[in-house]
Amino acid sequence: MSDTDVTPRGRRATRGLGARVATAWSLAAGAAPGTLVSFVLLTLATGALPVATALLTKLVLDHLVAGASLGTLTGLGFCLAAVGVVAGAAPQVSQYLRSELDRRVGLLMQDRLFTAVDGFVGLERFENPRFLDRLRLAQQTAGSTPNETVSGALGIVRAGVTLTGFIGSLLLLSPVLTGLVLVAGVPVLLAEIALSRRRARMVWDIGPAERRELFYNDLLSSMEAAKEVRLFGIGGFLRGRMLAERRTSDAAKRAVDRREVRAQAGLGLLAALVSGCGLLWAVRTAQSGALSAGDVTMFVAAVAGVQSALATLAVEVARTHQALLMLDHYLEVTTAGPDLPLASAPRPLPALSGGIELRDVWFRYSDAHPWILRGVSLRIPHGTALALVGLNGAGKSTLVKLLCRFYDPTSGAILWDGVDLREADVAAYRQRLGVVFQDYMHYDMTAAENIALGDLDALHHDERLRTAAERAGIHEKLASLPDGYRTLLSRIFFTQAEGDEAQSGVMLSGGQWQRLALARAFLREQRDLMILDEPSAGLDAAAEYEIHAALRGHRGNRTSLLISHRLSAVRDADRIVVLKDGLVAEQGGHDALMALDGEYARLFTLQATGYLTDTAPVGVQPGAAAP
Ligand SMILES: Nc1ncnc2c1ncn2[C@@H]1O[C@H](COP(=O)(O)OP(=O)(O)OP(=O)(O)O)[C@@H](O)[C@H]1O
Repeated sequence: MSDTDVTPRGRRATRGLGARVATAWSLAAGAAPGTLVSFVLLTLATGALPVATALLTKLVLDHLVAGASLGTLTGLGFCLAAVGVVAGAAPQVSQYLRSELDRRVGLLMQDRLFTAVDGFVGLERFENPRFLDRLRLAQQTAGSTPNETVSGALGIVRAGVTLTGFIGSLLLLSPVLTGLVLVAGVPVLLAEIALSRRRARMVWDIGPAERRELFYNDLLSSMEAAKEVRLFGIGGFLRGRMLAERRTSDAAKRAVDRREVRAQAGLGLLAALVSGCGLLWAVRTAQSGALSAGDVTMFVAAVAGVQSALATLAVEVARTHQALLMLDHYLEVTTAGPDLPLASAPRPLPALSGGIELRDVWFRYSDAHPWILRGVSLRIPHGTALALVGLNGAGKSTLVKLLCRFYDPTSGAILWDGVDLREADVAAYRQRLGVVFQDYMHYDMTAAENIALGDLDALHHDERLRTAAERAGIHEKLASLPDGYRTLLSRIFFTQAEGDEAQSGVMLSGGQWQRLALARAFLREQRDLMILDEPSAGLDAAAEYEIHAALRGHRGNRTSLLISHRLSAVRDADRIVVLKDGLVAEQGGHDALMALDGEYARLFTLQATGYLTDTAPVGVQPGAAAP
């Protein structure tokens, strides 16, 4: 994990303001150029409306007092009304354009964000809390930040146009007061910028609490957790924790809100003082005849206009500033670069012919974690079936993750026909693997999709899906479902069959899901290396026998790695490797290892005893116990 991934937002500005502004605008221009141009033009036009209204009002009043002709007055009144009509319609059109821009930019950014996330080839970033905080903020940001920036910038321009117009009018009446009003606006601007910085910092600080709140929220509303939550009666406990996290983030938000209220109240008082003085001056000057009634109206409108434009300007500057600070989270994720070193000129990886070698592999998940593998050296010759056994936590699944290149060895190397995995293209390498993970996925999709995810080319090839399902012993079950292979395997979504009443899908049993995961792997059986991490843990004894027979029968001369705690399932492997204390403790065929009378023989005998007697053998480790 690079340092940029974990640097708290606000401590270090990773990009210049100008670069962020340019990115925001180019995102908006790339997503919806036409909408952006319309939005910009309309916003600029509406900026001039208050000034036009004030000027026209002054003219009407002055012409009225001077006794102008009906035609002139009607013309002016007409213009005033027209400006009013435009002012009335502009907010709605502007709101629509803004929403449209939001949608289009949101879509583009979401696409780019998840393309970047999908591009992380390893797992480490998904285990880094700081990165996950950043990713969540990037997801939030993706919907709105460029538009906040665009609207903010336009708001600044619009406020600037209004301000310039009113300043012009005010300058004619009193340059001193104009300066005073403008100077009074400076603290507003500075305070708003400081507040926006504080708010962006607060959003980063409360990220972990908000993510924990979401976690408890999910536990309380997800199907997976519903059974335990109800059985153990822990709903109140989890709710309490969720609310505590919420209170923590609310407290931080409240503190910033209060600071904002205090600052704005003080600045409002200052503005009121300045405009009060100005009004007194205007009234006295009008009394002496130096100002007309129209001038006084114009003056009052101009002071209020300048102050409100200044306040708007400050708010828009702050909003844009905060949006740009938030954009950093998105940019950090989308420009984070690879999480594992990628070969600049990947070496081609032909089909396995020699074998896979782990050469003195040491591994720990991070510097803060203990060593899991401490110099594992192991060869898996092409065409052999290798079984990996060991107690819980011995590092078997870790070794599988290294073989999939989700992590790189901390030291040592994994070689595929002599090519270091780090020198090959990750995606091309993974094309050569078929894997059933211990914690395989249940996808809330149709049965066909659940299998086809193993190889999307098979999505519309029913025959391939059926063959894989038959081999995993799940075909008959899937065929008997209400909609066959097209049945939705979910109770959290409705099926989307056209013209039908919405119907909820069906659920499979644990063992049936496991067979489905196997079918997914069987779809990739032509791959060079088949890895099965506890493929039969959830199966009944008959099913387990059947699956292992199928695995043996279809293995051909392909290479396979099987992990299982049921030692009866691994005894037929060409070679059995016992992993212990991060090292290969023993290896060989079943008979040789039994003759060795070491760890394997001990575990095997324990399990065999468990099968043959009614009482469980003493000292059986949970991971080694027979079912
Ligand atoms: N993502 C991770 N981050 C940190 N430590 C981990 C991670 N995954 C596993 N570990 C640790 O690595 C050790 C080995 O875990 P691993 O899952 O490889 O064991 P295993 O041999 O597959 O165990 P089991 O038989 O229980 O499946 C364990 O002590 C575990 O706590």
